[in-house]
Amino acid sequence: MEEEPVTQPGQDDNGASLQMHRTGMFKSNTTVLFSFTDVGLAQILAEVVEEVRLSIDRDTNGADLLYSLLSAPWLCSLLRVRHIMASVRGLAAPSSDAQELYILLKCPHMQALLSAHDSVAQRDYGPVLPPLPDKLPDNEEAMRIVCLMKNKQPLGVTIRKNERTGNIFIARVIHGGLADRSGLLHPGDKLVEVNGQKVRGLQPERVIQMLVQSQGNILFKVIPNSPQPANSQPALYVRAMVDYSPLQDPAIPCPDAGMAFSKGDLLEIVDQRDIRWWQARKLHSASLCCGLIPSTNQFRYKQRELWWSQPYQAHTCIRPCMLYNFELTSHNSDFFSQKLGFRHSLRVWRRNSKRKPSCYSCEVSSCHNTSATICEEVLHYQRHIDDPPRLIVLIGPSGVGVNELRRRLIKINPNTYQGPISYTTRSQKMGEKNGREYHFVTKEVFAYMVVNHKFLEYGEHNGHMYGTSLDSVKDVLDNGKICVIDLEPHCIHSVRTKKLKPYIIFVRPPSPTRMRQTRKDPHFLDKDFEEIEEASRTMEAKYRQYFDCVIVNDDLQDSCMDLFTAIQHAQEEPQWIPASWFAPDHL
Ligand SMILES: Nc1ncnc2c1ncn2[C@@H]1O[C@H](COP(=O)(O)OP(=O)(O)OP(=O)(O)O)[C@@H](O)[C@H]1O
Repeated sequence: MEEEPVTQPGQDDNGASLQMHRTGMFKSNTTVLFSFTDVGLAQILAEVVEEVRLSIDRDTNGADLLYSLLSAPWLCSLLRVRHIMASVRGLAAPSSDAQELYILLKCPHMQALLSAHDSVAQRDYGPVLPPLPDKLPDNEEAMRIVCLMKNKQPLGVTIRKNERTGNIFIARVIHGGLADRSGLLHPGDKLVEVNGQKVRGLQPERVIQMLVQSQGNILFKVIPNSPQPANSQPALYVRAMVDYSPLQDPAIPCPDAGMAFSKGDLLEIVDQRDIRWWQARKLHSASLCCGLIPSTNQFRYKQRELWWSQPYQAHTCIRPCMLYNFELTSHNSDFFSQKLGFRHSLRVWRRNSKRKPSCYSCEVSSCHNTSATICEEVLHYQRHIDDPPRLIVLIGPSGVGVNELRRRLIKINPNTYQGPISYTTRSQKMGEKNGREYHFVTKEVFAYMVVNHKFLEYGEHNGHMYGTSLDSVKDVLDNGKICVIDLEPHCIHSVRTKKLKPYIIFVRPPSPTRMRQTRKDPHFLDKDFEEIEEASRTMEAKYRQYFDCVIVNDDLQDSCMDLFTAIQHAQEEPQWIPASWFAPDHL
């Protein structure tokens, strides 16, 4: 369609001029507006509106429609913005601010934002509420009517009843839920009606039922609570140390609002304002909505309750670890000399000797009762290139192949990976060199090291003591190599330090059937595979919160590759590690 020329007002008689303006605008706003120079657009628009108003007074056909269109605030705003933009563009030497503004407004994301704003602003939102009565009684409480459109997401409010007055209140608004995102319902708001039905005196369960059963829009009438202080605490990131199921927790105020989690899950705690129930969401979860979890206070309280409800048991910080007293055969003797860590040999011995355990050793680490904490604060850590490599710890049930994997890894790249040199009280054999196969020490020196907590793990074997010392591990790390050790899981605490920053890999067996097919070692008995699977399950159930990675040792080549990738990942990619490892006073 052709654009009509626009005449400046005042050139002709008033009526003719306005007529031309109107025609021009309806044909193409943009072109017309860019051609204005002297006269403000707002003034023209005002004149147009006035003209149309006069037409209405004269009962002109269609004029009322035109009037409402031209008086629309959005049109006025739009025209004003365009006018400004046109004048900015038309300036001979615009200021740098004007140029910057022009560039900003031309950005696609800014235009998209303005366009989104316009589409939202043009929409009508229902329901249309009745006008407020002119005279409100002085004692009338301000009432808020909130309409929420139910969708598949949880509404995200819990309610409580004042037993004395029968009033129903919103107890908490769950972060990320429908109510939270509406911004219209707040903790402490008094609920007066739900979908037109009065709720005072009803049981909270009944109100919840009404909410659950309602379809489409839910209309709340609430008396708003005084404004609540905003949640100013930053989010806290934690690793769950226990399994939790709200459905099995009789103390939770609303099981449906609870969030189940398992040991090892990474959680973002979004709200800690309630000292008993925190609001959290799982990291990497698709759901935005938080759930209630017990706070550390609440959890400790539950622990105490549980402790009192249980029959008395003597508690000790030393957890026995089963070591076995065997006769040394030549096969096993060789085994020790392979420097593969003493954990390995003890287990193979058990399988070979078929003897009952007859002695035990103790964990060296401090008394650390993990069951007393619900979670551990974690921070995102990216190892700096100059930081020592993280210690790699392999954990797995006896026979799963931990040592095989470790041995292969070191053999493939001895310049990068190394195991620590263990200490022993046995005598040095021909061809062995002190500090190469083992550090050979006297029983007295060994005992001194035990008393002074020098060992991460130690034990007795065939009358001789063997131990992996912290210093041997540090030696490897200080040489810039990646230290790879295997460890009994109950010794994990002895390596979880700021200095070592261990990355713990659990080696899980494949199914017993697969083990039968892949394990050619004649020492394996058929029942071993079931035992390994069972031991793996028990180990995982107890310690999985400490595992950074799990590798299933099915095909040996693939597992080696997985191990290699996991170690690279540990050293190079950002990881969640305990916040205590950042504390300056920690080891
Ligand atoms: N993926 C695999 N496929 C086939 N054989 C394997 C595999 N992994 C390990 N093996 C073999 O299984 C046997 C036991 O492995 P390994 O000694 O490494 O077990 P371990 O977990 O260290 O347990 P232990 O401490 O009791 O020795 C070895 O003969 C090893 O070669």
